[in-house]
Amino acid sequence: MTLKITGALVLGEQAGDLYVDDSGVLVDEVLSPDETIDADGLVALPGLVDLHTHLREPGREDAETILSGSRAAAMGGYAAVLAMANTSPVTDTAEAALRVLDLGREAGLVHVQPVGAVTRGLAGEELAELGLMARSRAAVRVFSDDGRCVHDARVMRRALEYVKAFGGVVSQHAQDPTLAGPSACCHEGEVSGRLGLPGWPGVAEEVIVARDVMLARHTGSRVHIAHVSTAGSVEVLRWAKAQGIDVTAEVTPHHLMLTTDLLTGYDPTFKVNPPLRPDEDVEALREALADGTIDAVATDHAPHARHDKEHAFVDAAFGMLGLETALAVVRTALPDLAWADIARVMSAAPAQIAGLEGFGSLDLGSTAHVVLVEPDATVTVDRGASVSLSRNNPWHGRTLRSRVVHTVYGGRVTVRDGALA
Ligand SMILES: NC(=O)N[C@@H](CC(=O)O)C(=O)O
Ligand SMILES: [Zn+2]
Ligand SMILES: [Zn+2]
Repeated sequence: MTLKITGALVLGEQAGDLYVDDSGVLVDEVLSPDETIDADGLVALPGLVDLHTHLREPGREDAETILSGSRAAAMGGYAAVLAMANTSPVTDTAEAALRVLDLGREAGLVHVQPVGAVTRGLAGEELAELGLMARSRAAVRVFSDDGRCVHDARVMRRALEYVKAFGGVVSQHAQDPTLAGPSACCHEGEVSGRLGLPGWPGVAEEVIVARDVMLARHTGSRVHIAHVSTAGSVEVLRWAKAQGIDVTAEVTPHHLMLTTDLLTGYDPTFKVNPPLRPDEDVEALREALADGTIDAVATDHAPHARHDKEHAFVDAAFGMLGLETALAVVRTALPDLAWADIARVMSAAPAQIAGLEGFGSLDLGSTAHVVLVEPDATVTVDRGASVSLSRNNPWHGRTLRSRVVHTVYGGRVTVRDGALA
């Protein structure tokens, strides 16, 4: 099956044609293509790569499955997602990682790359089978106890030393559990005080970011900070990068746009970890993404079933959907960010951080993972239209700029005219 994409603005720059040969590779010409996509006026970017997705399978297939999450990813323009390890059972063995990989292949809509747990059962004590996961066919490179912080500094140090041997990285959910109490459910500040909700302060994140960049320096290893949410974390990252410390960081679309005042309606849709922060933090995160202090956008797509989310605010589950809306949120939050920069933060940089080869580029000879975007479309989000199994969509009713029109994964069209192919 060969493909020609005509007239796309490649990386938002000049209009050109893209050709895919029958092995799914971008080539300079195909004489009589089997399919032609008219991409006049559309921007072509390399298929997006999400460093941080919760697919819930195994264990919570009522909230999402690898198939339904892959559908949401394709609709969002993604070609690869890293599936977080906080499933049930946890992805803490090579067998568990291989199951996720193979279910992703069966779904066939995006590459599903398993993230391995740092510690057995995410308990924060003994290291999981990091080496076996890395050497398995799943070739796990990113390890995370996400949902929980690797809070024991000694365990974090050992994990960093261990992953260095095979070029792995530890992705840290930075949240000091002694500063963010067990009942903390939002940002600690003026709004939480007014609403009478127990909060956690930005410094609970910042102390872990600061500790972990020092551990990365000490071990000479590589650390990645998941879902950075505060201006203080940005300052630490800026300093650490200036020192040459091997640290990377991601920000979620929601932390680039939504603020803690949304909690005044006590709607648990807006309950997420880390919590929505004040304007000053959002502003600092936008700047940090634009200037490269934050390397990547990652969705932290966190689907939850109704019966886990529809509770009083303090009792509801943390997390919000993100895959289908990520690109439009980034475009809306940072309207001046060039498409080439969007391609960097949503595709090339995450592929590089995750060690995923064959993603993040539209160069000739690359595997054809392409997303075609209508750059100035305005779309009002309807949570009922989502292909995710969950409905905890914080963007419902909002109008966002730009729209994913077609997604091509490995030369195959997975989304055509805004619908699953
Ligand atoms: N982000 C969230 O609020 N929730 C995530 C866990 C996490 O990313 O920490 C989840 O698994 O639901
Ligand atoms: Zn997390
Ligand atoms: Zn997460």
